Amino acid sequence: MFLWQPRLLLHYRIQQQLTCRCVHSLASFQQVSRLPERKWRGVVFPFSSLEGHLDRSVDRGDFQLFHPSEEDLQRAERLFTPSAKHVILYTSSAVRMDHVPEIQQPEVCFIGRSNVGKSSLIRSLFSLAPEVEVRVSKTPGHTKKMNFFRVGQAFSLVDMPGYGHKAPRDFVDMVEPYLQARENLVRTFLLVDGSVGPQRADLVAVEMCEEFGLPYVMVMTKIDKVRPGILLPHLLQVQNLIKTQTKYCFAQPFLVSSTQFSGVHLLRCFITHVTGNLQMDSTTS
Ligand SMILES: Nc1nc2c(ncn2[C@@H]2O[C@H](COP(=O)(O)OP(=O)(O)OP(=O)(O)O)[C@@H](O)[C@H]2O)c(=O)[nH]1
Ligand SMILES: [Mg+2]
Repeated sequence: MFLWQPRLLLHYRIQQQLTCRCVHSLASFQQVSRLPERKWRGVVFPFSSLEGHLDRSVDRGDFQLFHPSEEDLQRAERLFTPSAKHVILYTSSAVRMDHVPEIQQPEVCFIGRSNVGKSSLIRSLFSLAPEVEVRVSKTPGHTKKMNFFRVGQAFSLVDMPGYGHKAPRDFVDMVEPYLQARENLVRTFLLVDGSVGPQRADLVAVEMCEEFGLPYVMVMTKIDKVRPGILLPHLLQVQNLIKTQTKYCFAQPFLVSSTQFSGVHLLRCFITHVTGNLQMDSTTS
């Protein structure tokens, strides 16, 4: 027994290291808000870091329509923090509409080209619940099913297979029927890769959302990968697209980096708001 104890301890430590997914220091708004003001504003409101590079003629209003207070951001953080009474978990996967779970709560879903960063963004949204497993991969076409997650009794969230790479059939067969028929779907998040800007397949997705009359939001991902000089023209392209070709898209494009947590706290707060879980102080939408 005596001989085994150190080995057991070692085994236990190795197991712990394998199972423990540590929470990133920037994952929590509470932690981020302790940073110097300029730094935390840059993480929470990524547009603030770009603003200085913008031409004076560009209207900044559209980029800051949803501008929650610190209290709102803290409220949203509580919703994304699990507890014994508020469980956050993966519930099920579906490949057909008759397999999707019946849920009364509001639902949000994430769509976009394969590899744009949908699963990574969902993983970072759920980073305060590290036991929730969201699989990501650098190989496009990784997510093959509609994956459902539940956030307590508040709302559910769906990670979708991507379009544009090897998986057009999956998208047509499962995602389009879902988007058309899902009654509790309150907002669709259409992700566009910020490092390359909107592509042909993204324009097709915009047309589809318009045709279905879906309330949706455009989110630019991977903003850590490019300099402001590259990101800004892509952002302006998206803003122009929203202004000139959409009726159902929210006027403000969101900016996120799942690796640096930029824009993730703001998006948590927006999701909290659109699912009816935020009594707002000073926000508009
Ligand atoms: N630098 C950087 N890389 C990112 C970011 N988000 C995702 N990635 C990388 O992009 C690749 C694809 O990420 P996923 O989250 O699996 O993309 P997806 O949209 O879910 O892809 P499919 O499931 O194939 O449709 C992975 O290698 C990620 O690490 C980001 O914000 N910054
Ligand atoms: Mg995925």
